[in-house]
Amino acid sequence: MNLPNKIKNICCIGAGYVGGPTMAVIAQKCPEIKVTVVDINVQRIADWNDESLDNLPIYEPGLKEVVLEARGRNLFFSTNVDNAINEAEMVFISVNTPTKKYGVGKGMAADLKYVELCARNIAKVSTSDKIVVEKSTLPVRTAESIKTILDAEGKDIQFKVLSNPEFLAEGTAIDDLHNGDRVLIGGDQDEDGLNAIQCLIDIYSHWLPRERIITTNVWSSELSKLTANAFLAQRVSSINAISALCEQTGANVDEIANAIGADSRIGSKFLKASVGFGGSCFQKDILNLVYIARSYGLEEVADYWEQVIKLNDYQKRRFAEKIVQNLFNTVNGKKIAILGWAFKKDTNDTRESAAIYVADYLLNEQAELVVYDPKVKAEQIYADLDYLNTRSEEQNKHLVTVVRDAYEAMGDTHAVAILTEWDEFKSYDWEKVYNGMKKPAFVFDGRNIIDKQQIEDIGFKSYNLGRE
Ligand SMILES: NC(=O)c1ccc[n+]([C@@H]2O[C@H](COP(=O)([O-])OP(=O)(O)OC[C@H]3O[C@@H](n4cnc5c(N)ncnc54)[C@H](O)[C@@H]3O)[C@@H](O)[C@H]2O)c1
Ligand SMILES: O=c1ccn([C@@H]2O[C@H](COP(=O)(O)OP(=O)(O)O[C@H]3O[C@H](CO)[C@@H](O)[C@H](O)[C@H]3O)[C@@H](O)[C@H]2O)c(=O)[nH]1
Repeated sequence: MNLPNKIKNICCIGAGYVGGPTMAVIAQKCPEIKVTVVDINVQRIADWNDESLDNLPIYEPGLKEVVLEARGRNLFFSTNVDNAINEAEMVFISVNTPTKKYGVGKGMAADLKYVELCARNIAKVSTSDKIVVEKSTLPVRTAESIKTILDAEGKDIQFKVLSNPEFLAEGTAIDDLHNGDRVLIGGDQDEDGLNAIQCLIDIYSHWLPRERIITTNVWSSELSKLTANAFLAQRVSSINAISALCEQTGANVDEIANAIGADSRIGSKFLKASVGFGGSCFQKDILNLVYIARSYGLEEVADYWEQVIKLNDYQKRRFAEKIVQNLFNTVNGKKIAILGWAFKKDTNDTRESAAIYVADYLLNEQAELVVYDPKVKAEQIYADLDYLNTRSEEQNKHLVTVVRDAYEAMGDTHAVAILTEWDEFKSYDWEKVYNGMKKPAFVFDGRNIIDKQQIEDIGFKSYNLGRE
């Protein structure tokens, strides 16, 4: 392959939750490399370029500061996709890979149309050799298809495909990127492959110790990403399963998490019982893993991992049912405050958030909802509900109010449901909230963040996950 010793120009296709922060950090840490992030979404690029850093399309602690440092110096956001690809020696594909909504594999397989379009575009516009990096989460063996598409133009240029899955979690993306447990690079083990791997190692070595950069063959790297998410989600479903048993037996799930997490073989992280995991990754990636296993005829393997999703659906439904049961088996016409709409704290992302499903359940029971989230916009909340197609847009508008003040949300309600673990919820004046609510006043804590004793002393009736 004909590439300079050191990469000088990077293009990233996809300016989303991964492409934006990841490239901002690469640009910050490698000031001698020009990094251009491109997207077909004109508004998204305009938002990345907005003078006011408060209008960035993604809310992520610490992101503003990184963008401020690098943007305009060696970090650029552009809609000129073809130009940025052609200028670069290394092209990251960081586009969305959602669950397929049509045809074969509907509801299970990853939809690779955006990735394929990128590969075709790279093949079409390139006039020099390039390293193409899979940053998106992809089914194992996708690199084979990408390589076939890249080579099909029959030009006299070479492409090398690497797999470099991203492990950042939203809400902690910048910290994860600055100080990640590991970076994974998969590539061919031939001379060109090893050289390409080295080019990417050189980039990450600007700030990460070499021992944290793991290299493997391409297929291990692709499959490691799906496996990591499956293991993480499995832990959440495991503790959520135990939370249901705790409620029947007098055990306390937080005490159990603490007790089992102290065993270093188990570890203390990812044992927080919740209303259910959300986010754009866990469900999509496990469904994809299940689909892949079934496509190889591995039914038992597929069933095993599918159970993680089923348990998560059960947990969301169980939480919503508890609300209705506790409110004397009817929420018809009752006003309920929803605190938190994002799928976790410190992000404005609502994809697959448990809040959407709990809200939908309560709306089916004819409740009236008042929603407050510190970072999610009202349009997004309505769009999430409308997307489910359970009722008309007019009905959603009629039954759901979105407010910018938490006390306003909770005023005159029968119950408060906490669905995201935003820190600010812990410091509210719960006595004041209680005084403004209908009685009996209920708190349903889907994140176990409020001190149960404290609010019961105020007079609330409360339901927590995983305890009597
Ligand atoms: N969100 C996360 O926390 C996270 C973490 C690790 C890995 N991932 C994976 O990274 C990938 C991207 O996820 P995301 O959350 O950033 O998605 P996203 O939807 O936020 O961003 C993807 C972007 O790609 C753009 N795009 C799509 N097709 C394009 C094309 N042909 N040309 C140019 N731009 C195009 C879209 O307009 C969009 O802005 C997915 O495979 C996901 O599974 C996500
Ligand atoms: O103990 C826990 C931990 C998490 N969650 C929930 O699980 C979901 C996912 O949380 P988290 O994994 O922190 O956020 P994501 O941004 O979805 O990150 C996951 O998905 C990314 C996309 O693939 C990966 O890169 C990350 O490594 C992986 O953690 C959220 O709803 C959390 O509230 C719990 O309920 N209990």
